[in-house]
Amino acid sequence: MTAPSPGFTLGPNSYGKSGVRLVRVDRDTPRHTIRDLTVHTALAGDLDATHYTGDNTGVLPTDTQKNTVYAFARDGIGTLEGFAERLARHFVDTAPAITRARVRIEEHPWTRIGDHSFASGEGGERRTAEAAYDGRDAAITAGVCDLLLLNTTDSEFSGFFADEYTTLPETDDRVLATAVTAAWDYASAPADADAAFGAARAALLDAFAGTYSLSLQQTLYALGERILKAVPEAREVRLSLPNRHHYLQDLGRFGLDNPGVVFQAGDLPYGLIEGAVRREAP
Ligand SMILES: O=c1[nH]c(=O)c2[nH]c(=O)[nH]c2[nH]1
Repeated sequence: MTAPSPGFTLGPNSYGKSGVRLVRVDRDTPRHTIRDLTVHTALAGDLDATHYTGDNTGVLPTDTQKNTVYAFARDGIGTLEGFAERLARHFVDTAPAITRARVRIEEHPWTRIGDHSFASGEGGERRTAEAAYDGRDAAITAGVCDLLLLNTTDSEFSGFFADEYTTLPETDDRVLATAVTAAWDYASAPADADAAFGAARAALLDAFAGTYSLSLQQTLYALGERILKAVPEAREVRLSLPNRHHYLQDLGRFGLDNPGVVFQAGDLPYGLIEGAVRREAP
């Protein structure tokens, strides 16, 4: 199908339902469990017609995509990665015009406070998973977002390039805080996705706590490398680390010293350190 006007053409496109909020209660025993997910779907394929002429023959409505998420949850969710993959495969394998599907999920944590009672861990860390399926291969990514970490010491930042606009003092002891977003691609599916996730998360925490940091960039590399070492199936880790600056307050104005005790937690702007760590081909 050609574009209505010569000289123009449709570029890359996808469509889906973002922010499908799904809560599933398992009430098979008196001790209930809940899963609280936000699911995002994105489909692509032979969709020129709807863009050029509004012929929707190939369009699986985003409303149907949302309904499918709820219907698939009826029989259980299982691992986040598995749920994302089941949905992605379904969209491509059943809708004739759809050739690629990407399903991204975040899980919102709840802490048990009783057999059927839970307290929200909202506002902090979420586990994430993504499946991208093209009718042949399913690429699976696992991760975390907004995992808040802080070291009160063992962090320096000095020796940086300075020009006429540089005012930042060098420091040999600072608070290092960040909200980790990390995603790792699997070259092959781990036998137990939950165990692999647990190993990756533990390695990440261990690396953050155990690395004497000369820059957040160095910490980023250490986190990525430790995840790859802990999870043999992981091929690449992408990390996004906002530098949650903590500014030492000058208490001299009040006749007080401040030996690294009182800080202002910074907001905006913040440094954003991003990068990927890859396993090299043997
Ligand atoms: O770890 C850091 N990396 C930087 O690139 C940077 N830049 C900055 O102002 N503070 C920091 N800290």
